[in-house]
Amino acid sequence: AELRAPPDKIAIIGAGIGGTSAAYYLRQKFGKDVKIDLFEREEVGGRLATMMVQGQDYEAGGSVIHPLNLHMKRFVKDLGLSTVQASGGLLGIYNGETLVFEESNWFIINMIKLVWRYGFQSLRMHMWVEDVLDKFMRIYRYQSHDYAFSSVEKLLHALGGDEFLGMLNRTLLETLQKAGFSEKFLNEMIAPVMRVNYGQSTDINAFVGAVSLSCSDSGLWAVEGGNKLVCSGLLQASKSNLISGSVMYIEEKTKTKHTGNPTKVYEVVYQIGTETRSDFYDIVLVATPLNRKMSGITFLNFHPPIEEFHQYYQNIVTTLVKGELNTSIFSSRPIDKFGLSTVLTTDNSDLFINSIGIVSSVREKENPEPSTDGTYVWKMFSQETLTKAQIVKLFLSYDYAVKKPWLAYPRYKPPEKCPSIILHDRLYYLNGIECAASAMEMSAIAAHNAALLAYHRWNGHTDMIDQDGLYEKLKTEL
Ligand SMILES: Cc1cc2nc3c(=O)[nH]c(=O)nc-3n(C[C@H](O)[C@H](O)[C@H](O)COP(=O)(O)OP(=O)(O)OC[C@H]3O[C@@H](n4cnc5c(N)ncnc54)[C@H](O)[C@@H]3O)c2cc1C
Ligand SMILES: CC(C)=CCC/C(C)=C/CC/C(C)=C/CSC[C@H](N)C(=O)O
Repeated sequence: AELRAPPDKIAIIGAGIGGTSAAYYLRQKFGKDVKIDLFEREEVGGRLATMMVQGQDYEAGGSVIHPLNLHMKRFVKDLGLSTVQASGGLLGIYNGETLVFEESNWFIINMIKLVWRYGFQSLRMHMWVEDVLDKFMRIYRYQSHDYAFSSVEKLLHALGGDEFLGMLNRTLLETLQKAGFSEKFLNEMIAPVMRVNYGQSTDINAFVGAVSLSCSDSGLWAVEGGNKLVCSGLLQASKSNLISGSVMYIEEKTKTKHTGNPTKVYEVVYQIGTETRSDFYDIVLVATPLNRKMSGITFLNFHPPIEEFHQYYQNIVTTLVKGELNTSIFSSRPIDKFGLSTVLTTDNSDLFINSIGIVSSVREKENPEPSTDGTYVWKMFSQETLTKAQIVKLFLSYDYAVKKPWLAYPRYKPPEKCPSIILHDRLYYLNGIECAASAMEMSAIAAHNAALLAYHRWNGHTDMIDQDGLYEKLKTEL
């Protein structure tokens, strides 16, 4: 098909994994001449960030990546970064009174323990997740053939039809209950995984539930040096221009360009310190949740098809403590026989943490090493900021604690209606995909999709957008 002259300038708002991967894919599609400005008001990386404990950096936000997250894998390879295995170790589940499940060092013992307590439900759960992932993986094929979708719903429908899309409208609880899983298994095995990963209950939508359960697969990994290195790497590789400022307004205007023709452009008004500046762009991508507390962007002279406060984000606090855990809270066993490196919790309102686990610094290749005094660094997730009294309760002694509060991911409440990707003629929104599931890979998928969508709409390639029957159509193509 014939191509129109490429746009002069593109703006991306937000330099997290979504914004930086969008820069990378926009550069691939539109070529070397388009100027790409990437606005970031805080740090490059966004929700990928590290916190320092006694001279070592630890992941404070997005930390683990699934072995089948192909965009993240590709970025790491293309950028020449190295990977580390996400820390393993033994896991226990605490219900506020006792450990209802404890992993053993022996695979066979674990199998016997699981079958004894839950029958074959653990195996069936893995099969259910695998089935969802199988369909999910179709997106890579569609994107490698350059197909794009104009809504999150159309994208999910293309992966697995009505049934797959329907996962957004059902809770994980009702889906797994219908599939015959027992209350005991749901409370003791599934709920703790939802608490550690999304700080929520099994009332989240079934798709994000499956994404969360996929974190129990083996082979999870992270980027050596910190996951945020992917963002700075993509920014550099895409030859984009970072503007360290906060975008306040986006307004559509008509401008006479060098060709002499009046053209519709977006004026992006931003603040650097106390100074207000503005610039004009042919295409704008918003790569931050459009939520007043998280981005504060106002649209002038047009109303994007999106509610202003459409989605609440969950408060989660990451706390890192270097110290000696008070294992007697969880188990009557002597401290040197405790052996667990992660404790997840069941849904119990008396508990003030969602999870606690030993973590490796971003530089450690192998399992976490204790420091010379024998203590480890522990990571806790909680809904509220932990008080000193709560930390003292959890640790016999500690010498350092750091906390970071997040508006972490959407508060899931199916049925979910995802916000539009197309906010206006040439204005695109990436983070609507988080209403299906929030994860690094989801933002990268949204970024690739938005870059393809912007490219096809710019060139009038309507046949590459929202195609039906893609799975069947591509089955026979290499
Ligand atoms: C505690 C925690 C643990 C997590 N764990 C995992 C995990 O293990 N694995 C996983 O895959 N995912 C995990 N996630 C989710 C994952 O981190 C996010 O889904 C992903 O990082 C979102 O990336 P993003 O680029 O879409 O958004 P963000 O990272 O939020 O990026 C948006 C950027 O836009 C900037 N911005 C906002 N408004 C403006 C403005 N007006 N002007 C300029 N800049 C602006 C922000 O400062 C921010 O940097 C976790 C998240 C949290 C919080
Ligand atoms: C998108 C697909 C198919 C898979 C992504 C799976 C994945 C890695 C999801 C992450 C979910 C999430 C928000 C986890 C937060 S906590 C992570 C970890 N347990 C920690 O302790 O930091």
